[in-house]
Amino acid sequence: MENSFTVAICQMLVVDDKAKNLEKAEDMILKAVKDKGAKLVVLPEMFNCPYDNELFRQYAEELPGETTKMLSRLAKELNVFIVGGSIPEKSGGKIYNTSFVFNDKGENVGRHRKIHLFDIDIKDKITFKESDMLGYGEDITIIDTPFCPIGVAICYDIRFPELMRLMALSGAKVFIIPAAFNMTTGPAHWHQLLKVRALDNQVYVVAAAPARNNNAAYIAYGYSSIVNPWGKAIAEANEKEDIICGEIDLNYLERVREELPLLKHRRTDLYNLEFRR
Ligand SMILES: NC(=O)CCC(=O)C(=O)O
Repeated sequence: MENSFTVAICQMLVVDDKAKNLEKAEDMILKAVKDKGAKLVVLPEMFNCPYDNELFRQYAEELPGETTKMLSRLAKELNVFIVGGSIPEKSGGKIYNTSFVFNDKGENVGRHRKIHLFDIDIKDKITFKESDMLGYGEDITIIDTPFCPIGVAICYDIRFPELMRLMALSGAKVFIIPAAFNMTTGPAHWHQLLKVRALDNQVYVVAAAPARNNNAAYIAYGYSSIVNPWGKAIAEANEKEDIICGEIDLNYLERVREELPLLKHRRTDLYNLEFRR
């Protein structure tokens, strides 16, 4: 296991044209690796498709599809791990919001289908009902990498502390969160959620958002961030397209856990959390 490695987030502008989104993703992944030395590259939620129920079916792919083939090829050519944000995945007649993970040989080593679907109705602000179009994921996703185990969850999933805690208790040291918060909940909750999940679980949180597209039906907030186990944002984008990088230092993570042993101090004689399957 390596004790420190560079992670990059490609905060790309997603447009209503799959080919252009794939071109942009490829270009940014290349830059993240060649210019910034990233060993693990992360893309945003729905990076090949506007975040729009009306478009998910049209953009959806069965596996292997053009998007996953591209991610696999790049991971192999560049010798890096890629967490491919998420895409609309077509499977068994349903569409899922799915993140595919590729290792440095281009092999698909993980898949997370969003577990908690984003069904909200904030009066006069934002209404969205993912469950009208998307199926529910059924698995908690922890992936072994040569760096450390990583937990993958998508956007709204981060609001559920039980899920995050189970990922930490299963050994995940880094939470990768492809996401697309919006202009109502983003300014209100995004930064706090990333920090509190990192603090609670004493992990790195790597949260990848798309750049803000003011022409889109759903306007994403942006502000991709990497937060360390002390709750400090070590890299943060603004609303514009950008590649941000941070060092995941597992020695530092262990130091935080030794000095402030939260995970050891849990009173599991009084309460417990368990996987149901
Ligand atoms: N794509 C999403 O899941 C959006 C989640 C979000 O904005 C939130 O407030 O939660």
